[in-house]
Amino acid sequence: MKKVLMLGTGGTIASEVTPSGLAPALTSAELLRCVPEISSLCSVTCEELFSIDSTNVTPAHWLTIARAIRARYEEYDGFVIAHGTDTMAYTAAALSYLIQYSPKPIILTGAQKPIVFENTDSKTNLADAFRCAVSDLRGVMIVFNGRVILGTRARKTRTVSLQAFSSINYPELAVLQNGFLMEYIRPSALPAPVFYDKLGERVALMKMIPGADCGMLSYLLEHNDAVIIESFGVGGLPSYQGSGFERVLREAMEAEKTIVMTTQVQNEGSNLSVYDVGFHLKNDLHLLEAYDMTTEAVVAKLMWILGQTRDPAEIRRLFCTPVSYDLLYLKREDKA
Ligand SMILES: NC(=O)C[C@H](N)C(=O)O
Repeated sequence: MKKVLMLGTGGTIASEVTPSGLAPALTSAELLRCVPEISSLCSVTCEELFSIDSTNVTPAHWLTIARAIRARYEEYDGFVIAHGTDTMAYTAAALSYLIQYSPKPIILTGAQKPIVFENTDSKTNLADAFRCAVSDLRGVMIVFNGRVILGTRARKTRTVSLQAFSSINYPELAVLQNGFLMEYIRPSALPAPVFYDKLGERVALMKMIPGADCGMLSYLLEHNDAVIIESFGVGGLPSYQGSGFERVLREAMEAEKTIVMTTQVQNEGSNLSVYDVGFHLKNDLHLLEAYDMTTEAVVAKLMWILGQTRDPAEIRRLFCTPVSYDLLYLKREDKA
C-alpha cells in the first residue's frame, strides 16, 4: 500500500462556525475521519504545520511547507496539503518553484464549504486529492472539484461556487469523474526533485487604473526589490504629457530594480511590442515581460529568483527560463 503524507494548514475545509465567522479548528486526522474511504487507498501520516485562514499565509509558510516535504520526501509516495482556497494558487505557484521536477505528486486541496457542513465539497476534494497522490501524476498540482490544475497555472476564479479554480493559459492535467482519474498531460520530472529554501520577499504588485498616478509606482519601487505592474490589454503604460511613468521607470532601472510588465486580463497574456504605449517599455527601458504567466506565478517566481541572486542579468535569465510550464510564449529576444 502506498504511503501519503498529509500536511494540515487550515482553511475552510478545516473550519468550524464561530461567533465571528468561519475559522480553522479541525486537524488533518479529524478531516480524514470524515472520509473513511481514504484508508482503503493508502496509509496516511498526518502532520499539522499550522491552522490558519489562508488569508494569513505568508512566504514564510510556503517555506515551511516546502521544508516539511523535503524532510520526508524519501519516506512517502505522495503528499496532500489541505489549504485554504483564497491564496492556494499562490502557494501552489511558490511550491512549484521551491520543489522542481518532483517525480512524486504534491497535491494541494481545500474546499468552499467546511467538512462539517452537510452540503460540503470537502469530502470529494479530499478523496480526489488522495487518489491523485497515489497516482502516476507528478509535480505540484491543485486538485479541486474534479479538476487537476498545474501549480504554476492555477487561479481562484470564483469566490463561492464549487468550481473555484481555473487553469490559466494551459490545459488541465487531468479530471476526476466519480473517483476515476483521467490523466491527459504528464509533466516531465527528474529521478529526484530540485529543492530550494530561500525567497526574497520584497516583491510588490501594482494594478493600473485609468489615470493612475506614477507616485504609487514610485513608492512601491522605493520599498521593494521587484515590482510587477498589471497593465491593460496586451500591455502598455500611460505616455501622455506629465504622466511621469517613463521617468520613474528609467530611474528604477538605473537603480537595478526588477520591473515586470503583465496584464490584468486573465487570459492570453501580454505582448508589449504590439502598441506604441508598450513598445518603448520593452525595447528602450528593457522591462521584463510576463507573457502568458499568471500573476500568482510571477509573484512566486520573482521571490524564488530574488532568493538566489541580485544580479540583473541573472534575474533576467531565470525569469525568462520556463519552470514547470509556467511560461510558453517567449519572444526570440527574451529566450534565455
Ligand atoms: N474556501 C476557503 O478556504 C477560504 C478561506 N478564507 C481560506 O482561504 O482559508
